[in-house]
This record gives sequence, structure tokens and C-alpha cells, in this order.
Amino acid sequence: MDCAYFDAGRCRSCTLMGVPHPQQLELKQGRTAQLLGAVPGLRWDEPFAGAEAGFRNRAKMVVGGTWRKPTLGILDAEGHGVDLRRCGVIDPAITDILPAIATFIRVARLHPYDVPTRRGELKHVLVTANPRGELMLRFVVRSQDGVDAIRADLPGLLQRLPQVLVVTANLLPQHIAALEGAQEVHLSGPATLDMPVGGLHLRLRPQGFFQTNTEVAAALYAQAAEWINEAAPASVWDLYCGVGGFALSAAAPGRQVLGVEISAEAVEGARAAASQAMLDGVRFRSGDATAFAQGSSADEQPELIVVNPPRRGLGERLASWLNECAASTVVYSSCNAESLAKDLERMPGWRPVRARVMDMFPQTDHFEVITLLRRA
Ligand SMILES: C[S@@+](CC[C@H](N)C(=O)[O-])C[C@H]1O[C@@H](n2cnc3c(N)ncnc32)[C@H](O)[C@@H]1O
Repeated sequence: MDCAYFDAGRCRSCTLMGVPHPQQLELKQGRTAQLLGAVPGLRWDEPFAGAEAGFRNRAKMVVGGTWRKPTLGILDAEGHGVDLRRCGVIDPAITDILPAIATFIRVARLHPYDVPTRRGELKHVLVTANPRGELMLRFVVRSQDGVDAIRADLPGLLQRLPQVLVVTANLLPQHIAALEGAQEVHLSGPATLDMPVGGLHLRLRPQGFFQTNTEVAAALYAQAAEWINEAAPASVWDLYCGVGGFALSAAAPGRQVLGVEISAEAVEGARAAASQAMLDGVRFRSGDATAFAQGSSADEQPELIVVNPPRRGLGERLASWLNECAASTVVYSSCNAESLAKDLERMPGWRPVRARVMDMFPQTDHFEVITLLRRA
């Protein structure tokens, strides 16, 4: 795909922009194979590629410029706004509403936060889209004044954009380079955005993590479900479960599934999805995955464990615990092949038998890779 912003040097986020998509997949596959090394008996499945444009279900737009002429995009090296509102990797359901958001900023006189002078109110606009084009809209502001200004003019915006179902404000008063703060103020609509993914109905709360690319997430969960059903375990843990995509995909009659996740917000969403789907065998708890695993006895440990950690990977303690645990199968889904390779080195008792690159982040050198591990 082509990108005018990339060509003009305004944005360099998509590091593989201009490289044909099949070649990007080859690069990602080659890099993973190189990192995992020559593993006897490892079968590679064909990489999964979804749409190469318009795939991002979430936009994180930094607000710059002035309230009369706001920019929605990123900041340049000097901290000034660069407008990227027609970014081609973002779902068009999101980019379509950005002009109306810019108008709203003018109407509500929301002063964009200016990093060099540390003045202003509105820092970011965060938008999430589901496959039906329904949206969750979040404004990251510095103070209650910002929240009040948004609340006052919100009815007009919602009349214009009925597809915006959930609206919140997030408070980030500090002068720090963070995307959002801890406090979320609900402004309109239900508490969650419904996220149909394949056959699942996940429920996203404003602060919970969700996979960036809904089409690829559906394929990822389907791949995991296929391997889990082949192994046919009676019990499954989904560590780092987020809003429950793997856990809910693993559900089967007579099977006990438990998801563990640090974010209480995400766990609430996961529980709501399990209850809506009437999946009594799927439960969730919030807490640290490593502490939970280390606190379990061999009797409590399941037959199969799914792990899907953040970029940093499992780390020494959880990898060593997995090496010794009672499970007979592990499904490890990773967004960082380097930390995956490092974790596998720490788990010599396991051997990858299947692996598949899932192109979650086209146009960049990032990707997801899912592996099936059996006892060595
Ligand atoms: C890559 S995401 C995976 C989410 C989920 N599996 C999915 O498909 O949406 C990693 C998740 O790990 C959670 N997390 C981070 N640190 C954790 C920890 N120490 N213990 C448990 N969960 C943690 C994050 O909140 C995030 O939801």
C-alpha cells in the first residue's frame, strides 16, 4: 500500500510501508524461523494475512495545534502536532468521524495540550471500532474543566454521530508521556463496546487491552481453538487473558477453563462475555499470572495452558514454572518473537511442534506468532 504521509516524511510509524505485503510476510516468517532456530519436527503453518489497509480497530490520536485549528495524529520532534487524520491503516469507520471530532474540539473550545509550554487541556482522542462500525470514543484531558466542556457539547456530537455508542473522558493531569491516566469518567452509552470476533462476542471496557486487528484476532483465536480441541484437554488456563478471547474460544462441553488477567476492567468484560454466552465452564480471576501459577498445587494445574503475555514475554519465573508444571500442552501466542525465543530457551522441557505467523500489524515489522508446545 502507499501512504502520502510516509512519502512526505510526516510519519514513519509504518516501517515497512511500500514493501509489498507478500514480501512483508516472508520477512516476518524468516525472522521468526531464525529466532527459534532449527527445531526438529517443527511444522510451520502458512502465515495468516488479513487486510493490509484499514485494519487497525483502535486509533490513538494525539491532539495538537490550536482549538480553532486542531491536529489529530502525532507530535513531531519539537512536540508540535502533525495531522494524520486520513491514516490508511486505521479502520475507515474511525477516520470517517475525525473531521467531526475536529469540529467538536472547536465548538467546545477544547485547548489542545501543548507539550513544549505544558499548557492546554485535551491530550488524546482514542477511538475503538467494532466490525459493525460502532465506536467507543475517549477523550484524554488534564482536568475536570475538560470533562465539563466535553459533557456540555456532547449531545450535539452524538446527534451527528449515532454510531458512537460509548463515550468517556480519561483524566491525565500529569506532564508525562503516557497515553492515559487511571481515572475514567463515563459520559454516555453502555459501559462496554460489544466486539464480535469470529463467533465470539467480547465486551471491551475503556481501559482493557484488546488485539489491534479484529480480522487477525479472529483467525488467531480460531487457530488456538483448533489446537486445543485436537489436544482435547479437560482443563485449560488462559494466562494474560485480557477480555477472554482465548479462554472463550477454548470452551467446550465438560471442559473447565480459567482466565487470569491483571486488569480488573478486562476481567469484568470477560465475565460479562462468558455470562452472555452462557458458558458456565469458563471463569475469570484478576491477578498476576506468575503469582497465580506459582501458588497452585500440581492437582490444581490444568492439562493445557495458553499464554499470551505482553511484549516483554513470560520472564524467568513463569517460564521456569511452566517448564516444571503438570500440563501436557502449551499454546504460546506472542507479539514479540524475540521474547518468545528467550522464553523457549528457559523451557527446555517443551518443544514447539506447530507455529504460525499471524500478521496482526501489516506495514510494520511487528507481528503475532502462535506456537503449540509439547513435552520434549
Ligand atoms: C498481549 S495482551 C493479551 C490479551 C488477551 N490474551 C487477548 O487476546 O486479548 C497481554 C495481557 O496481559 C495483561 N497483563 C500484563 N501483565 C500481567 C500480569 N503480570 N499478570 C496477568 N496479566 C497481565 C495485560 O493487561 C493484557 O491484557
